Amino acid sequence: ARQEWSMSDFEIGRYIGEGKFGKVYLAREKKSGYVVALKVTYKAKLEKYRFHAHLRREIEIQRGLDHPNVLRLFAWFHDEERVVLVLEYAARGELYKVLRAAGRFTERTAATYVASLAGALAYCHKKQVIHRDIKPENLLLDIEGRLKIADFGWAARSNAKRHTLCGTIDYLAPEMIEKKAHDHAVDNWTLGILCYEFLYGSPPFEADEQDDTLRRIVRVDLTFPSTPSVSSEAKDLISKLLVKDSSKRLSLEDIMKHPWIKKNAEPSGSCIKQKDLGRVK
Ligand SMILES: CC[C@@H](NC(=O)c1cc2[nH]nc(NC(=O)c3ccc(N4CCN(C)CC4)cc3)c2s1)c1ccccc1
Repeated sequence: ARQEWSMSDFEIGRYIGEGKFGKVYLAREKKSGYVVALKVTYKAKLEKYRFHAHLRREIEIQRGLDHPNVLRLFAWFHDEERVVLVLEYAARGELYKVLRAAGRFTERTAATYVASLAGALAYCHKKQVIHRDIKPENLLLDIEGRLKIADFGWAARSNAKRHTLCGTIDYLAPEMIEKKAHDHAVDNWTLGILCYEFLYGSPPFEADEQDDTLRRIVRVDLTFPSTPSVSSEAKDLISKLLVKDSSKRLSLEDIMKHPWIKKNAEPSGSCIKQKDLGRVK
């Protein structure tokens, strides 16, 4: 039977992050000593924002997923005032902070993360799940520097319709902006955006005004700066993902077979140098 967990089963550690509807704490399960991340959402907040369905969907979607590049949801529980998700702990934190600190990634690191994402998304799509909100803020790194997709709050079963454009618009596919029915190919588009951002340090359609970004997206106004110098294979992959007609985007399987990925991606999914392994501040 499902073990009934409660807060008293855990030693609560430091606060490690937060999103719109919850805070994440480092915690250790007392009996096993297992370190986890507890994502705590206050019910009062759920009431206020009519958020139950959203959280319920996050739980049932993430609970059914088991993939090395998808952050595990081990369990969940609630008490009078909170709903708590017991999540896998990703000890190297948010990928976007590592990207900002590094400025941009090497082709080896970028290809490794794109391959990990393609593998995770292929797995999700096979389970009829579209994440729909893949962006650096939702990507975490575990102790070995392996990528983990987190926060399935906006995930949905395939061919769902979500019409609220929320958060950063840089990653939105044209069909999302034009409010057409969207399928899992939106995640393929986003993979193209992320690959570009990993290599150049910022997303391809960035502009000062939101309207300009939206215009550049729907026009697929893609340009490759001359610096930093990026291989033509990488540009080839990006150009085959940032395609307006979603049916013409490279499939996740074809991404995994692309020459740039074959040549550069680390099979282990980890790119950190051995010397860094022991050092997690
Ligand atoms: C992705 C957003 C989502 N987050 C989760 O679900 C999250 C689940 C989960 N598991 N492990 C995490 N780890 C961290 O957040 C973390 C952050 C910084 C760290 N370091 C700082 C830099 N230092 C050099 C290394 C250690 C280490 C771990 C997170 S976040 C979310 C959504 C809604 C509300 C709250 C959180």
